[in-house]
Amino acid sequence: MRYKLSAPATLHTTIQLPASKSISNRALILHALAQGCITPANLSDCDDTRVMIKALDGNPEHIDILAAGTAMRFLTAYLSVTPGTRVITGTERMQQRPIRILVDALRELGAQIEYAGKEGYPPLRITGTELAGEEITLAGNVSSQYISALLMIGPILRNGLKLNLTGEIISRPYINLTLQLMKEFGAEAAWSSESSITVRPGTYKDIPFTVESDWSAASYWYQMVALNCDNATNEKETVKTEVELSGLFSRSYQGDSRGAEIFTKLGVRTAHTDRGVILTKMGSPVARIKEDLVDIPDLAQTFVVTCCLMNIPFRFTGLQSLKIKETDRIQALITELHKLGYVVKSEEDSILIWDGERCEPEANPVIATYEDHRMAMAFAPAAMRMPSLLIAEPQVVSKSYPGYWKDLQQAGFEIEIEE
Ligand SMILES: O=C(O)C1=C[C@@H](OP(=O)(O)O)[C@@H](O)[C@H](O)C1
Ligand SMILES: C=C(OP(=O)(O)O)C(=O)O
Repeated sequence: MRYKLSAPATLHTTIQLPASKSISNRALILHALAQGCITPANLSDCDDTRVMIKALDGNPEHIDILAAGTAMRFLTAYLSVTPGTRVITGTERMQQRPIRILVDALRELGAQIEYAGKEGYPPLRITGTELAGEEITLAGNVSSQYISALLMIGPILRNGLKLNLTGEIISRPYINLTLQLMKEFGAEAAWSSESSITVRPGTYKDIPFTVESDWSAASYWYQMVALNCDNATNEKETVKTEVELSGLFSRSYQGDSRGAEIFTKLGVRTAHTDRGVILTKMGSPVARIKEDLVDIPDLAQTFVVTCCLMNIPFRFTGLQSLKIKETDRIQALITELHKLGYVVKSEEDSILIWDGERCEPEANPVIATYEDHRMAMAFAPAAMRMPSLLIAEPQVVSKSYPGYWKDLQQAGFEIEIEE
């Protein structure tokens, strides 16, 4: 199946964003470790959170987390300290996403984990046992999810846990998000140096907790505002581009809230209200842009697609984790942007560059999505500049934002289904 998209001339809408899957999945693990009775409120209804809820409910022996990286990594640590033997698996792609660094770290703490398929990758057979906390060293430059997974079980280890991280630490705001939520659930955990974290032994509290809206999902609305060529910019016009996103907070612990600051360079103003944010267009965008995205890898597709379509040459660094996400996002971006007439290049598997080079665009491009929700969501706003854009396998958005297409329709997009 594919969707043919036609964008509205002007955007003027209010969107209730989905809840953050990163916060939902942390809150569910912390709630389970607290043996809590107060279920976290406003949990995401996305696939990645549904699989987490299912895995934690009723003690299943076989757990399939589909494509959810957070669920795979967080549950691997959680099951290592939870009595019983279980097999945890996921999609074909999940079976290609590495997990050895986390498994080695847990084994060093005494965990009983076997590879049920290929060494170094899911599926895993895990027998829960009591782990003795101690000091361990692991790579911080592959996925922060390994670190978050270990941190969350830290307080229930006999002696707590000290993690020493080697290499350049990627996705650091996600580690800080974990530490913040752990503190809210009553744990004592903090950075003890630039590259080490100490977690004291203790117990988690059962607390009422409400999940915030998702700043990563917000980025596609920023993108639409940036790309919208609305002509109503003079004072006489009444309808100007304005998108209100509810449930977002300026002091969010979600690292992707930094997207708002980068979007000011692309001509989008953010006004904070007590309900969320209001996005409007402002000034002229920059002529070219350079950003290190190592803290916010999930926004790479958003910025790469936006800048090409706005004709803003770019150099985005810090993208070393993109190759092991839902797909190889470096390659996927290069291939799909080529269809639209943009020659994007990569360097050292961690940098994406566009110097303005163009190629002949395909007459009727169909954007392939590679089972990656963010390919679909980041390319859909391109319909604002490319009439009748086609997005293949649009249902992939359910991984983090099941209501995405409905929200686009609410904003005035027309969607034609082609089988
Ligand atoms: O901890 C989290 O919630 C996440 C961490 C990031 O992964 P990496 O740490 O693997 O970059 C991010 O890409 C993912 O979508 C969510
Ligand atoms: C990388 C992502 O998710 P995960 O690693 O949790 O599967 C994402 O949502 O962009």
